[in-house]
Amino acid sequence: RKPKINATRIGIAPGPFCLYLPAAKRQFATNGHRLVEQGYMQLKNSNFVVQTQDMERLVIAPKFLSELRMLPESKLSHSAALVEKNLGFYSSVDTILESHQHSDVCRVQLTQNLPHLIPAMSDELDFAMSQFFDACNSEQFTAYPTYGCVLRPYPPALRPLLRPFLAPKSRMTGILANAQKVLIPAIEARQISKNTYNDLLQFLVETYKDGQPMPIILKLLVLTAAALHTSTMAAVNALYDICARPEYINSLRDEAHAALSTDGGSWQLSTIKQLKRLDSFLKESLRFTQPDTRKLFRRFREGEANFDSVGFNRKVLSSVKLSDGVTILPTGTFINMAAGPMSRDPTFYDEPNTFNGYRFYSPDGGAAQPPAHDFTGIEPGNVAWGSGRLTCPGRWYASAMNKLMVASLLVCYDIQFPEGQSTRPPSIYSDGTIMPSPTQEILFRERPVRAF
Ligand code: HEM
Repeated sequence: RKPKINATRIGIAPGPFCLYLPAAKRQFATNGHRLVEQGYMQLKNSNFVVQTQDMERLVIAPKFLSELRMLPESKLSHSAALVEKNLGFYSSVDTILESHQHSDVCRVQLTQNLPHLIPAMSDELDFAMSQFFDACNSEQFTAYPTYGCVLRPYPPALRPLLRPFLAPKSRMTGILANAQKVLIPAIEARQISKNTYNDLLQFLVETYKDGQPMPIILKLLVLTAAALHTSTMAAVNALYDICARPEYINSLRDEAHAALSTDGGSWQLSTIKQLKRLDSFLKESLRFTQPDTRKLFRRFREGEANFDSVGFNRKVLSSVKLSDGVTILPTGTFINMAAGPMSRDPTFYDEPNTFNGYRFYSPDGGAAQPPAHDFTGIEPGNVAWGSGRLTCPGRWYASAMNKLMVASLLVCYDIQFPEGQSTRPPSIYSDGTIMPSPTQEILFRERPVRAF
């Protein structure tokens, strides 16, 4: 049964017998980000309700974040919200309800192994760049598409009926069968082998005691969904921001050269840690476009990846009374924070509508800088990585990977938008989500190889 939520509604109400539900959903589909913005501006210190495409959501006022972020999973559940949101039963995302293994291997093994992983990631990146940019030369710029994506084609009510008829590649069973074909032999080999590998599959095999391959495969797929699209979108946005603000390029490139010089020209974790300006630039870029996993797990099912104007997705599993003494969040309520509007609120950031790539950079080398000001840090107003107990456990890996990628591109290539373009392409807004343009091209020109 739908919980009764007592808060101001923004946008069309579903009305008696849900007569206006389709209209409310349509409104959110086309104008969701504006509704969230409107609710936040009008009622910043109060909660408000919006009808999204899938469910009614209570958007919580920022003043309550500190008391909600540390509540246990038994009261406010991120996993339950994701599973319900993403039809976990069909998509197998419900694997995340079994344990926190998927999260723990990121927080512990993946992060601890970063010093060993970076050189391998750098080799992989060199190989990928040589393949992808094969036509690129030092004489002239060559255009490459920055990003591509597929849109989800079927309405929710029809999905169970259509599932058996969808093209095999888009069927979960087909995807799982392919994954099994590739991964079962790899998992079995690793279970008996004495060799250890430094990768997520190995971390999952080592920490999963039961030994059955299927739960490991599902968790690896969930992690792939959580990791790839968030990081890709953050990198695409950063590249757009760099091309739109070429005045940052030399300073970011000089920083990368200086860091590489101290490490003999090869990328190590220590090299990446020196990229303080890039750290700030990536954080500012993320502030301007707030991603979150609410939709990302859908990619696991159907192929969509977006950024959202709301974040901190939780399902209330046991009713919560807020500190104002009157507001009760009933069991079953889906709650969110207004991530996008919060990130541009002058309460949290000076001149929030100005892009300041070095907003979080402290020239004294960062000694005086609070850790919250790092790319992976969580300062008030920032829910881009989530908040509290379930803050993204892959953020140190994501940070290292994106810095490696952006810095390597700047070292190896001159980059710019196509001739005549000086601003970012408009993002795409749909169903409260924000996606960087999937069609924008960027021009690349090889830079002379530098000796370190
Ligand atoms: C720029 C890149 C990324 C962004 C912006 C991002 C953002 C987020 C956000 C907002 C959440 C929800 C946290 C909450 O609501 O408190 C989350 C959860 C999660 N992220 Fe990330 N993420 C990124 C990259 C990654 C990567 C690279 C990995 C894995 C290698 C990863 C693994 C996860 C997992 C496993 C969860 C679920 C945690 C749980 O439910 O316990 N993420 N991420």
